Amino acid sequence: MTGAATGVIRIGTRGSQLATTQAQTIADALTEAGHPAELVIIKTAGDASAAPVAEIGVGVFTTAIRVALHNDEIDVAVHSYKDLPTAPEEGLTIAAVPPRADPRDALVSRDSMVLGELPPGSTVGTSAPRRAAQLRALGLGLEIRPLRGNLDSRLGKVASGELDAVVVARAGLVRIGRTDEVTEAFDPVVLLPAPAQGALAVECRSDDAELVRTLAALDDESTRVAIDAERAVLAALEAGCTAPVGAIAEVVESIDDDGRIFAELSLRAAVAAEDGSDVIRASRVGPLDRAIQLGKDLAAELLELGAGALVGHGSPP
Ligand SMILES: NCc1[nH]cc(CCC(=O)O)c1CC(=O)O
Repeated sequence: MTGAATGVIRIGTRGSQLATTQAQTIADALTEAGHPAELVIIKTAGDASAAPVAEIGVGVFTTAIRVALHNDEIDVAVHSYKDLPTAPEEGLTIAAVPPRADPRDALVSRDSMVLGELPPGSTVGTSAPRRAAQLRALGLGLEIRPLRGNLDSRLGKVASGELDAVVVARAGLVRIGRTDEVTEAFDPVVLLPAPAQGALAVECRSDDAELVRTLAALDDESTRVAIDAERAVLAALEAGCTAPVGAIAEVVESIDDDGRIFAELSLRAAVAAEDGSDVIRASRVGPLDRAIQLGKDLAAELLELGAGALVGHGSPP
């Protein structure tokens, strides 16, 4: 199943500090469980280009890693789950979804100003259409500027004074040990995170049955059902990871008519017009074993409310 002669599990990852840190946590967990593992760095199209992700396309961070997995150059791929296209990849299985980190978006600003303290005209860097659209919709008169590159260079634009603030995934800052630079973590009511933000996907070849079983030990059921629901919204809207779609699901405790406590899945989603002129929101709660259906139902509700026009389907008849 593994690195042929040596028996060491080869884990493929991008070379950024964020990606290697994430992959190393999986390598450590496997090694600790008696399955020695090592990292193999793979260069992806997303690393080679500084163009906005919306221009270079879906899968820029993940395609090259999946090719290496298909070609048996690596045994396991560790992806930021939100970077994966929603379509399943034939021959590959997401064998584990480890416990999720904080899914919220975070503001890093000069002089530690929170969003509401940034004066109109302040420049805020983000390239995610979802973040740009939701920030514009707040009507604060902020100037949204494009932003790409690794986390370090993004944060550097605030430190150098080039931008007043940037918005990035809080989980990324936590993973690279720079949580203390977060000025504000956005409540999802203000800024709904990307589907699967803060979660990892641990993938291997479907026919590698022994490895599928080994990796399953790293799976977190609550995270998996939440991600299933969030990504079902995205898939049903036929929108990709660069679409102005936010979604977050959480396992919550509810009480039935007999006073019995049980777990349910709470799902919220939003679709925003890129210019911030409109945000359509909806939410619902449902059983854990119907996570994907919950996401589909919520997407149907969003489409009924007019979301199609905002994700580029044109207006309904
Ligand atoms: N699109 C790039 C990307 N993919 C995953 C993360 C952060 C970690 C995560 O969300 O799991 C980031 C950076 C960011 O959005 O700021």
